[in-house]
Amino acid sequence: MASLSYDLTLAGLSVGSAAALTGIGLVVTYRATGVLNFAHGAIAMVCAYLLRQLTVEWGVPLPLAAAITLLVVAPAIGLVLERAVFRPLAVLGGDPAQTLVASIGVFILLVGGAALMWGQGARADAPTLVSADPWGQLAAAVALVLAVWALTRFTRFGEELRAVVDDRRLAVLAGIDADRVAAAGWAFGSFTAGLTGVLLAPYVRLDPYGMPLLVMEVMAVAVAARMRNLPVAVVVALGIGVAQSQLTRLHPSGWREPLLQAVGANLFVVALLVAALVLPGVGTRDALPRTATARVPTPPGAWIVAVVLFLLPFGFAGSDLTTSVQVPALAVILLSLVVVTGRGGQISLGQAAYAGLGALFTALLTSGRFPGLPELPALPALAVAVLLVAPLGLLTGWPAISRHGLALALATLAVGVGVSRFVFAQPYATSGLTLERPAGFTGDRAYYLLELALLGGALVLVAALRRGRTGRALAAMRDHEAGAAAAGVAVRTLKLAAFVTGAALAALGGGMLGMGLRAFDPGAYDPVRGLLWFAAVVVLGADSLLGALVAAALLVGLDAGARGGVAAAVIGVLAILIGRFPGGPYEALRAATRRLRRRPRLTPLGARVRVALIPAPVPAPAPAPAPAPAPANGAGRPALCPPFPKLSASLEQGMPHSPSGTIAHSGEEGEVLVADGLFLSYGGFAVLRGVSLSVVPGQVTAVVGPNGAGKSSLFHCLAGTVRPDRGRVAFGGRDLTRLPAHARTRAGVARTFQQLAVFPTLTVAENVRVGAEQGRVRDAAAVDRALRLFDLASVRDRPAAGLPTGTLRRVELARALAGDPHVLLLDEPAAGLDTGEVTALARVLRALAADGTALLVVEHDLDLVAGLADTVHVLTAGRIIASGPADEVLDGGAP
Ligand SMILES: Nc1ncnc2c1ncn2[C@@H]1O[C@H](COP(=O)(O)OP(=O)(O)OP(=O)(O)O)[C@@H](O)[C@H]1O
Repeated sequence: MASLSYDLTLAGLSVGSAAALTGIGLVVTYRATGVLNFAHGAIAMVCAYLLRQLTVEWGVPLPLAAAITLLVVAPAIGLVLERAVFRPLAVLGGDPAQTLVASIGVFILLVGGAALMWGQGARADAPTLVSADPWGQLAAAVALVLAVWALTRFTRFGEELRAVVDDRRLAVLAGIDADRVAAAGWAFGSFTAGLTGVLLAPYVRLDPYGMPLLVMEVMAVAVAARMRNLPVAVVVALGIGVAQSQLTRLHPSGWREPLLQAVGANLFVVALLVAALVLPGVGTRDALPRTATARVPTPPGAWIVAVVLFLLPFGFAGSDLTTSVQVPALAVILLSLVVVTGRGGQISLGQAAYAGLGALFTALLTSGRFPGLPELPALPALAVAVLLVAPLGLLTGWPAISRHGLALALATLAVGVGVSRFVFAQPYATSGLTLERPAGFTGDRAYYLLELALLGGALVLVAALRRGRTGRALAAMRDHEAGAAAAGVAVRTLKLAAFVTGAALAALGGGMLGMGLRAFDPGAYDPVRGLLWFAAVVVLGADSLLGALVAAALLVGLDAGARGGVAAAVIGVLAILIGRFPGGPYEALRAATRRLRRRPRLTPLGARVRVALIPAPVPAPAPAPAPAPAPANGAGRPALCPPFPKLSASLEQGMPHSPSGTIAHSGEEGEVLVADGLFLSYGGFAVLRGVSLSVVPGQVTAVVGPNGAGKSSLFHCLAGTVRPDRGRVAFGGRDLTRLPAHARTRAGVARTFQQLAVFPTLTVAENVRVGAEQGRVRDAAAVDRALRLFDLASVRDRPAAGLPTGTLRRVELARALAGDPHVLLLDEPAAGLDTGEVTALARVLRALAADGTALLVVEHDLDLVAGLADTVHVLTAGRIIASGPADEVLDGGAP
C-alpha cells in the first residue's frame, strides 16, 4: 500500500512539475509584458509536434532535435510574437482588451496551422525526452524557479524587469529598454511552453486541439499565484498533481464513484474554476477593443447578397447540402455572442458550453433519458432544452457582475472547460447519443428550410434587442458601465439578462447543429471552438448581425472547402491584426478598396485647379433647429419648454442670482439629500471621518478642499458607487445608503463624472435618450428639451465619439437632466472646459438651482464656486472644517 502511495505521489509530482513549468512561464511573461498568454498551450503543442517531426519523421538525433526545438525554435516563436504582434499593440496604446483578443488569435492560428500541417488526428509516437521518473522533471521545474529568482534578484536585467513590472512608463522614462525586457519575457515564456509540450507529449494525446486545452487548464496555477508569486505557482501545481493521482486510490460506492473519478481526472479544471470564480479577479478593468464594437454601416445591398447566399444551398445536393446545414445553426450560436459580446460588451469564451448543453439536452429529451421529463418529439424537445439552458447562463452572467476584461475571460473560459469536462466528457454523453430531426424535416433540404426559419426568428429577436430602450441600455453598459448605472441602467440585471438570452440562443443553435449532424458530438462543442467563435464574432464586427452570418458561412465554408484548420488560421490572423484596424475590419477593407480605386494623382497645379472648380460642400442644415439655440459661449438664450419653466424664465431674464440662496422659488417644497456622519476607509486608512452635510433644493452646495481631502470619496458615497463603512445617506427621509447607483438615479439623485462618462458609439440624442428612458421620470419629450437647453440640437445625430470635451460635458449634463432629477451631483463639472464654456455652464447651473433642483458641486475652480455656490463646505483630511455662505467661507481664507 505504502509503495502504491509512493508511486502515485511520484506520478503526481511528474504531472505537477509539467504544470509548474507552465505556471512559471505564464507568470514570467505576464510580469514582463502584462499579457496573459492564452497561446501558451498552443506553443507547447507546436513544439511537441516539431520535436516529433524532427526525430520520428526526419531522423534527427533526440538531443539535437530537443536543442533545436527548445533553445532555438521556442524562444524564436516568443520573439516573433513579441515583435510582430504584441509590440505594435503596445505602441498603439497597449489596450489590454486588444492584447487579449490578439493572444486568443495566436492560439487559434497555431491550432489551425498545426491541424493543417499535421492533420487533426492524435499522435501516440511523440518521443520521450525525460524518462517517466518524475525527479528529472521536478528538478527542471525547481531549477527554473531558482534561475528566475537569481536572475531577477542579482542581475541588472532583473532590476530592469522589476522596474518595468512596477510601472512600464516610469521605467521607460528612466531609460530602460522596456521592449528588450518584454522580448526576453516572451522568449523565456515560449521556452517554458516548449518544455511543457515536449515533456507532456508522450503521456497525453498529442493533437492540435486537446493538448493546448490541457495546458490552458493549468492556467489555474498562475491565477492562484495571482500572476506574480512563482513559489506559490510551483507549490500549487505540485499539490494538485499529487492530489489528482492520490484521488485515484479512492473508490466510494454508488453515485459518488463517477463524480470522484471525474473530479480526480480534472483537478486542474476544478482549480481553474475555483481560481477564476472564487478568488478575486486578476488583471485590469477593461472592456472589448473599441474596434470590435465600432459602428459598422452595413454596405448597401449587403443584406440582399446575404439572403441570396443563404438561399444557394437549396440548389446543392449530397455532401455540400449536408455541410450547408451547419451554417444557419452556427449563425444562431454566433448571434448569441452578438447579444452578449457585441451589444452587452461582455467577454464570453464559454459560449460553446451552452451550445453543447442545448444539443445534449435535446438528445436526452428526445430519447426519454432526461431525468424527470418524458420523451418528447424533436421540436418540443429543442424548445424545452432552450428553456432549461437559459437560466444556466447565470453560470457566466454571475461572475460578469463583478469581473471585467481578463478576469471575465478566465471565468467564462473556466465555465466552458468545466462543462466540457464534467458534462460532455461523461459516459452518458459520449456513448453515441443520437439526435432525431423533427418529423417532416428529416431530409437535408427540408431541414435547411426549417433552420432558416429559426435563424430568421433569432435575427428578429437580436435586432429587437439591438434597438429600442433595451438596445440603448445594453450599448450604454458596453460603452461605459459606470456611466450607464449613473443614467439609471440596472447594470447587474441587464448583464444577467444578456447572458441568459445568450445562453438560450446558443442552446437553440447548438440543438440545431446537433440535429443537423444527427448526433451529439462533444467535439463540436469543445472549449477551443468557443474561443474560435468568440474571435470570429469580434473580428467580423461583434455588434453586427451580418457579421455573425458572414462568420458562420466563413467558418463552415473554409473548413469544408479545404483541410480542417483553414478557418481557424484565417480568423486567428484577423484576430492578431484587430488592433491595427482603427475603424474595424470593414473600414480597413473599404479604405483598401478606395486606395485601389483612387483616381490618377493630380499634379499640385491640377489639384489647385480642382479645388478652385469644385465648390466646398455646404454643411447640411440641422435636422430640428431649436427656435433660439444658445451657443456654447452663452451669448444666446435657449427657448425652453416644461418641465423647465422656471429655468427657462431665469435664463430669459439674465439670471439674477443671490449667493445666499434667497431666490423666491428655491424649492421649499422639495426634498433634501442628507449625508449623516459618513465614515469611509480604504485598507485601514480613514478617508472620511464623520462627514455630514445637506444638499438643499434651489441651492448650489459646493465641496472644496485640497487634493486627497476625500471630496471624490464623499461624492462616491452620495452617488452610490462606494458604500460608506458607517453613516447614512438619505433623500427626502428615504434611506439610500444601501441603494446601488442606478437606483439612486431612479430615486431622483443623478450625477455626472469627473472623467467623461458618455457612450461613444451612441449618437448625442441616444446618449440623452438613455437618461430619459432610465431616469426618475420616463419622458420621451425630455430628450428634445435637454438637447435644446444645452445647445446640442445641431449635433444630435452625431456619434459621441470624437466630439470635443466641452460638447461631451454638455451631453453628460443633458443625459443627467433628461431623467428629471431632484438632485444633481456634479464632480468637477468645469474640468477641461474653456472660459466661455465655464461661463455658459455656470449660467445653466444657476438656472437649474433657480428651477428648484438641488445641486452639489465638487470643484477645484474656486472662481466658479465663488460665483455659483450658495453654501460651501471645506473638507480637509476627511473632515468638514468650515461651512457657510460662499462669500464668507471663501473670503475667510479657505484653500
Ligand atoms: N480606491 C481607493 N483605494 C485606496 N485609497 C483610495 C482610493 N480612492 C481614494 N483613495 C485615497 O483616499 C484619499 C482621498 O481621496 P479622494 O479622491 O476622495 O480625494 P479628493 O479630495 O477627491 O482628491 P482630488 O482632489 O485629488 O481628486 C486619498 O489619499 C486617496 O489616495
